[in-house]
Amino acid sequence: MANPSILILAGDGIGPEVMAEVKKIIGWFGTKRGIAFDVTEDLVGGCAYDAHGTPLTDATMAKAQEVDAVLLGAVGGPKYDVLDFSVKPERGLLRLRKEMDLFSNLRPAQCFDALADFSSLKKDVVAGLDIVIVRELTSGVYFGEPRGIFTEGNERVGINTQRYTESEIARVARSAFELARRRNNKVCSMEKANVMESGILWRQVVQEVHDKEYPDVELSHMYADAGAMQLCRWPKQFDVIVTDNLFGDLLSDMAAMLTGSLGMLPSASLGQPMANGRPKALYEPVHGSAPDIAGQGKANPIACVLSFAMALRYSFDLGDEAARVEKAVEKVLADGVRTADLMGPEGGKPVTTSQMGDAIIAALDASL
Ligand SMILES: NC(=O)C1=CN([C@@H]2O[C@H](COP(=O)(O)OP(=O)(O)OC[C@H]3O[C@@H](n4cnc5c(N)ncnc54)[C@H](O)[C@@H]3O)[C@@H](O)[C@H]2O)C=CC1
Ligand SMILES: CC(C)CC(=O)C(=O)O
Ligand SMILES: [Mg+2]
Repeated sequence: MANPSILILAGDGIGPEVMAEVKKIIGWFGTKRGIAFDVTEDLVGGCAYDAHGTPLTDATMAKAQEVDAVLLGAVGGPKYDVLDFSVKPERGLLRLRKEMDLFSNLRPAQCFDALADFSSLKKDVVAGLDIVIVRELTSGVYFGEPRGIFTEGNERVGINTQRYTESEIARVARSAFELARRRNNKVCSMEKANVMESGILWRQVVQEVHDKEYPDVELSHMYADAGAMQLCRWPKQFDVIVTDNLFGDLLSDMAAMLTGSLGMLPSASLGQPMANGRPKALYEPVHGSAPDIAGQGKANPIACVLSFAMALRYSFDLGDEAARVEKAVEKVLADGVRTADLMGPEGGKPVTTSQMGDAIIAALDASL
């Protein structure tokens, strides 16, 4: 039987730096666990634009559709800010998400014990935190039409459209309820039903799906602005949060800080089941290309490593191996290994991206 296939799209900025550490772990699984993957690599984002004049070629798109899982680093950077939006690096990622139909983006925010003291929130607020934000990923204001910058009279107007169909809301709601059943049976849905029609429909559909199909799950609704406040005030009141594309983007960056750093948050973007029964999937850290630290060996690779752990769990049915990677990360943090983002100004000497990867490999070795 063929090995499971992975397409690596490391992208721009710190993307290739954090992905290099995941490649070490993929190699480790081949040599130490006898679990081999067929890995191919390609370009996405600014590097694809530089090579091909587009942030994602049709050939790369086709490869992404064929593999068992895509691993992505990050896209974008100031060099590309001058480009028309149609060819911006971020557009390559949006195309992948849309054409692979990755409607359910799981963004777990877990505070490792060793980092509970480091968070900018009080220790008792974040210690033991383990929540998942389920972000709708293929619709909403990042995709709605009309969009663009137009001229009206003698001035320009920038337009984006928040648009959600009933079926788009229902399917992401189902994925949140299914996840809740595997966790603590509790979902909070966030929108702005007080000021947006799409929010009113969101609340109605989530409630309908709940009442018809998941009455056993505890469901609450919150306006997303109040939800942001509650997420900072007492995040442990939540378990699964389901929300739209834009609010999910903002709330998950915020949730990252509950865990200590944006460099800690992984994600899995899941679509419909493929022939092998596993969902079509792309795994990526929640963070971006971090141009301010790119090329300096400062990036924290843990978000990317934990995204690979999610791939082991969701795409390769290797839940025990995923837990092995997560425990290795837990161990290195408990041992005090820290990249710069996990240290305050008074902290000691941080490790480099590559040293953090090596420490995780050593912890994996120790797990055998
Ligand atoms: N999925 C993706 O590819 C995403 C791409 N972007 C793009 O990335 C570029 C930069 O965006 P920003 O707003 O600066 O967001 P960013 O997430 O790249 O960085 C925000 C801050 O967090 C820090 N940071 C991020 N990841 C880190 C890591 N692994 N280790 C240590 N520190 C880390 C950065 O140094 C920076 O100070 C933009 O072009 C943006 O569009 C932004 C978010 C997601
Ligand atoms: C397309 C990305 C640049 C948007 C983003 O920030 C994210 O998906 O987290
Ligand atoms: Mg974001």
